[in-house]
Amino acid sequence: MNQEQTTGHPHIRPGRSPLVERTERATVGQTTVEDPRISCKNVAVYYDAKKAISNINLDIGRNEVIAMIGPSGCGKSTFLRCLNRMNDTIEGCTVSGQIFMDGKNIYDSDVDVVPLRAQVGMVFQKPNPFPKSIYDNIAYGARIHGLVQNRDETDELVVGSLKRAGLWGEVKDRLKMSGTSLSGGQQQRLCIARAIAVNPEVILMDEPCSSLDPIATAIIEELIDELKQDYTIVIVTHSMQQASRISHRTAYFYQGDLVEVGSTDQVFLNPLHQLTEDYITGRFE
Ligand SMILES: Nc1ncnc2c1ncn2[C@@H]1O[C@H](COP(=O)(O)OP(=O)(O)OP(=O)(O)O)[C@@H](O)[C@H]1O
Repeated sequence: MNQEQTTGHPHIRPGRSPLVERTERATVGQTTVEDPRISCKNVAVYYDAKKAISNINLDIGRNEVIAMIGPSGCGKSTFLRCLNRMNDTIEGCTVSGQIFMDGKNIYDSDVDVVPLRAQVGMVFQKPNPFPKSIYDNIAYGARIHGLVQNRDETDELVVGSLKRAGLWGEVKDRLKMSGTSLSGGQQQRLCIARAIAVNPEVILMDEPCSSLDPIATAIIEELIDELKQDYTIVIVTHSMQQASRISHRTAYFYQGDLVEVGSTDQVFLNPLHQLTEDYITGRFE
């Protein structure tokens, strides 16, 4: 008996009941959540005439850690950059659809991207501290956003953000040293502290551990576990082990489609879609 006969759909594994009527490559699984922090409706991105992602419908919950996985070039980073309009900075890039945060479409023409990018902070693959002191790496954004009025308030914010990012103990005696003098793992925590300092609601992380050793990676993963109490975290990772260690839900992208999303346990242990199973069992890259 072939799969089509047992499931009515060529890509749904036999014995799994599809949750909705699907056409090929429509997303399967749990795309909606109650009271979402972010709600994406029909999001598509083109680089000039080339489609990078399309038809992405996905809710992201409050205090949720959601992992984006999938083979290279499938559109994970492109999707991530939609969430704080970083794609706006790429020439030739066009985004369509709607992304609601707390009921407001962030693509509405009256949205100011400067506060949006503080509200939705981003941590990149390669740590990118400013070539400034450790102190100023944190203080800079807070001053620009008018979050601190005087030196005492700035000191308090710098100390609090470094503590929150688990870096205070290691840098408290060298706040005047350049952020770039820290180790890679420390630099990445400095970048997380910098994002936290401007009061985000959401933190986007694009492969934040890919340049780090296993010990620095474990420290960042512990940090993510603590930060989820206060923030929504969307993380792109190439490591399925990392996704399964840290995330509540996992979204699997393939060739620009969001193929499947569900609880991380379900996606890894009981994938609904054949393409997801092929990926997590290593049948293709
Ligand atoms: N700035 C850009 N200009 C043109 N095309 C781009 C740009 N950025 C990404 N793309 C294309 O969009 C598609 C999705 O790329 P994206 O970087 O989002 O994938 P990804 O899943 O994050 O890949 P990786 O895991 O390798 O980082 C790819 O075909 C890529 O070549």
